[in-house]
Amino acid sequence: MKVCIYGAGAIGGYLGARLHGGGHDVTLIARGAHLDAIRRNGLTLRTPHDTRSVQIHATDRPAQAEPQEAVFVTVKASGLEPVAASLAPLLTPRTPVVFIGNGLPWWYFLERRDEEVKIAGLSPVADAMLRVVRPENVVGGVMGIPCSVLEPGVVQVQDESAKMGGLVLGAASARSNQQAAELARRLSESGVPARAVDDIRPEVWKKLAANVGSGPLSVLTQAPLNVLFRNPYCCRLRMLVQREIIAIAAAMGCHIEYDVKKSLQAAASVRHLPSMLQDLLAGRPLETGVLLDAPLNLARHKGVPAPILEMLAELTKTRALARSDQPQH
Ligand SMILES: NC(=O)C1=CN([C@@H]2O[C@H](COP(=O)(O)OP(=O)(O)OC[C@H]3O[C@@H](n4cnc5c(N)ncnc54)[C@H](OP(=O)(O)O)[C@@H]3O)[C@@H](O)[C@H]2O)C=CC1
Ligand SMILES: CC(C)(CO)C(=O)C(=O)O
Repeated sequence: MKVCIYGAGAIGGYLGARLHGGGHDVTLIARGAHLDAIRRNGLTLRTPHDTRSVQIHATDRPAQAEPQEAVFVTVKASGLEPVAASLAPLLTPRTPVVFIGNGLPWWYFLERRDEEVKIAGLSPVADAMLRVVRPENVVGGVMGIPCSVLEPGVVQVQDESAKMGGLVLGAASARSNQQAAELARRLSESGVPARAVDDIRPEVWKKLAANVGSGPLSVLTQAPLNVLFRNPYCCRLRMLVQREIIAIAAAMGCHIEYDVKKSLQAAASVRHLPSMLQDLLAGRPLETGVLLDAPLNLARHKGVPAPILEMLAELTKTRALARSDQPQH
C-alpha cells in the first residue's frame, strides 16, 4: 500500500516505521530538525526490546508526493487547519484519510452538522477538512499506544501491548466501514495492535476519559504516569473527572462502559510522559481546546455538572501560561 503519514512525530513516526517494516511504501511528512535527522540517519524506532533505524522517504512538501492509497494525519490539534489546505495532492476520490488525535475530534459531528460542532469549538477545522476530504473517506483513529520523540529522528514506543487500548479505527461516516477494517488489518499485519469497530464514537469518549484523567494531572505535577498514579489524591481526582466525562458522554447520547479501575491500573504501569506534558516541556501549545474546552462546553450546553473538569482545565491553562510569564529576577 502506498501510504503517507502526515505529521511523522511520536505517533506518526511509530506508525510509519511499523508500516514500512510491514512492506508498505511509506512517505513521511515532517519538518525542521526532525526531518533533517530522518533524512540524514533514517527514522529510528526505540521499543522496550530493541532500537532500529530505517530509511524512509521523508519530505516537508506534500505537493511533491504522489496520490496515496491511504493517508494518516497525526499532527497535534493546532496543526490540523494548516494541514487541510495541503492534503489535496495526496488524495484520490477513494483515498481513506485516518485522523488520529486525542480529544473530541472534528469529525465527531460529521453526520450531524448542527450547533454542537460549534459549541465544541470544532467547526473551523471541520469546515477546512471537508473542503478537501470526502466524508465517506474520513476514518477516525483513537490511539492508546504511548509514544514520544526522544530527539530529532528518534521515536520511542513505551509499550506496544494493547493494554491502553491499542489503535482503534472506525468510519466517521456510516458509508465507509470497510476502509477502516482493511486498514486495521494491514496495521495489525505490520505489528501495530490495531482493530476496527463499527461505532468509533464510544471509543472517543473512553479515550477522552483516559486523557482527561491523566494529561492535566501530569502537567500540574510534571510526573510520568507510573509516578502520578502512586499518589492517592491523583487517583481520586482521575476517578472523579472520569465520572464527569462518562456523564457528558451519556448526555450526548453515548452510553459508554468504562472500567475506571482497569484503566487506572494500565496507566499506572507505564513510565510515560503524557503527550500534554510533552507539549508543556517542549514549549508547544497544549491540546486544551479538544481535550478540555470541548467536553466542558458540551457539559454546559447539556446542563451536566463538571466542576472537576472545569478546575483541571483552568489549572492546566494557568500552568501553560506560566511558561511564558515567569517572574524576571
Ligand atoms: N504521544 C502519544 O503517546 C500519544 C499521542 N496521541 C495524540 O496523537 C496526536 C499526535 O501526537 P504526537 O505524535 O504525540 O505529536 P507530535 O508533536 O510528536 O507529532 C506531530 C508531528 O507533526 C509535525 N507537523 C505538524 N504540522 C506539520 C506540517 N504542516 N508539516 C510537517 N510536519 C508537521 C510536528 O512538527 P513540529 O514538532 O515541528 O510541530 C510533529 O513532528 C495528538 O493529537 C496526540 O494527542 C494519542 C495517543 C498517544
Ligand atoms: C499515553 C496516552 C496513550 C494515554 O494517556 C496518551 O494518549 C497520551 O500520551 O496523550
